[in-house]
Amino acid sequence: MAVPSVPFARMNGCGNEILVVDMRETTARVRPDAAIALAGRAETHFDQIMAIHQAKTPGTDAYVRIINADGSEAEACGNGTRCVVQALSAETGQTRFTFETPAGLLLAEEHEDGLISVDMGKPRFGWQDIPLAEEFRDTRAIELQIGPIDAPVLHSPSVVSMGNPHAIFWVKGDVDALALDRFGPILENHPIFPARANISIAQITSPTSLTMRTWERGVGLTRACGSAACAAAVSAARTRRTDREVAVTQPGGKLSILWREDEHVIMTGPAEWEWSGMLDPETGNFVRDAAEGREIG
Ligand SMILES: N[C@H](CCC[C@H](N)C(=O)O)C(=O)O
Repeated sequence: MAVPSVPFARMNGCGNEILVVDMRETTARVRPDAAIALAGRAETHFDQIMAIHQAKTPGTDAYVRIINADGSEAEACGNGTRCVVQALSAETGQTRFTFETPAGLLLAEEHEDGLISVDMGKPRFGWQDIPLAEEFRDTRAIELQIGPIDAPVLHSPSVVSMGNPHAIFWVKGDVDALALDRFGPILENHPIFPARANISIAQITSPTSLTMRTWERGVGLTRACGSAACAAAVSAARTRRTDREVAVTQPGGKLSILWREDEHVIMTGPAEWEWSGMLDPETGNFVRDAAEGREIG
């Protein structure tokens, strides 16, 4: 049996369950089978693995791969990025980071109060960018509905790419009243989304706030999703439902989202360390550290 060989930390960002895996000392990768095995155990159950690799490009601090609970890869993970920042700043004291991901560069900063901001880049609204399977000129509301044809339960979502694909359905009432566990899988895998999609329902609560829940692509229901919070805030501002700075409430906590005039989306929120250990990236075998140390390195 392979020996657990790389350090990891179990963390969360607003309740989004994250494993930060330190792959800087190895050329191996976290295998999809290892991810699925880790996701299947209660102790290590996670929404995303953030695998930190040696930087590939000068001027960047690390190369980060994002792996969903089903072993698939995601282009963005806001909550996980804050966890990576906290793990690395605890190790070195550095507070500003530039990460490279398969989807591009991410700039992040830890503030004095411990909150962390991530520049999630610019949203993309073109139907090919999201991507959608067919042309929609206006992605503020696309033709898509679920439920009885004459009385749909959810319809006309705003769609946007935050690096990864998102659909936001606007609802008038309580987001907890809808069976997202039932509609989520159908919408995630709907043929209109050739790369699947993260599915959220959002209720506007004021010109500066909204409440939402997310069914994540490759994961399922989560307690929070940073890129979905950005997607909802941007879509709310774009459809004149809110201002460009929005407080987003999810089951696991609050994020503040600012859609700057230069189009960049800045997400600010907490990250929390839970425990650490060693794992084998090939199999997912792991051991917990006996003493609860703070660093992952
Ligand atoms: N939890 C993440 C998003 C994961 C998105 C992933 N499920 C995908 O396949 O795009 C976040 O905080 O942004």
